[in-house]
Amino acid sequence: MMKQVVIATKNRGKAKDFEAIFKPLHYEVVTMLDIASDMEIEETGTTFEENAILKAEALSQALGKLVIADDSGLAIDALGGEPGVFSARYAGDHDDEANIQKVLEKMQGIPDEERTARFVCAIAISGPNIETRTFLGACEGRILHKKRGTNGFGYDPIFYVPELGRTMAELTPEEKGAISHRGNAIRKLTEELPNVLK
Ligand SMILES: O=P(O)(O)OP(=O)(O)OP(=O)(O)OC[C@H]1O[C@@H](n2cnc3c(O)ncnc32)[C@H](O)[C@@H]1O
Ligand SMILES: [Mg+2]
Repeated sequence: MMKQVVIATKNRGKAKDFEAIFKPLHYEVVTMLDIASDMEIEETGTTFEENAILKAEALSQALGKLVIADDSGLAIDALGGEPGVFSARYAGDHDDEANIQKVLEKMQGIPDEERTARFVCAIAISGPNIETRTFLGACEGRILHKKRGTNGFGYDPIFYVPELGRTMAELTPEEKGAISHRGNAIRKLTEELPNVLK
């Protein structure tokens, strides 16, 4: 039987990202879309870490199992770090297209060299017999003036990765995982896993 990793997310795009990262490690990814789809976890924290902990602990307590959660978002320098922890609902609904349009409108007239931004991801791990821990990952890039690419989710089509000369939405899931905020946070977690689980 394949080992499973439970992720406290209902975001299909994130679930795919996690699959690309965990498949090579021989884990099957299970999310709240598969189990606990009726469970709502309020994200009342003011930081990515706080929200990741809320999600991981709520699902872990409900299932009595080890759970990983991800709270993440886009921080744009020219917008004072917005949309930040409000990334999912920046334009009101949980609507990727509307969120992108809001960012592009707010950034009209801002020159390329001032369009720096980063994706940030806090991963929390919680379980019946461990102390909850968090791991942070980031990925630096620039906000384009219009969308490029169709892979990924969220703000990926307007997030340009200078080192690769492509947007996040022009990367395969594996390429994204190798450089993304999510991949970087997960790599920190897996390095620490022996200490987390002891
Ligand atoms: O809370 P869960 O159920 O995990 O799903 P969510 O979409 O609400 O997730 P968050 O609360 O962490 O909000 C993260 C938002 O930040 C954006 N985001 C995070 N990671 C991203 C990525 O890798 N690519 C593009 N956008 C991303 C995207 O808009 C997400 O909806
Ligand atoms: Mg959320």
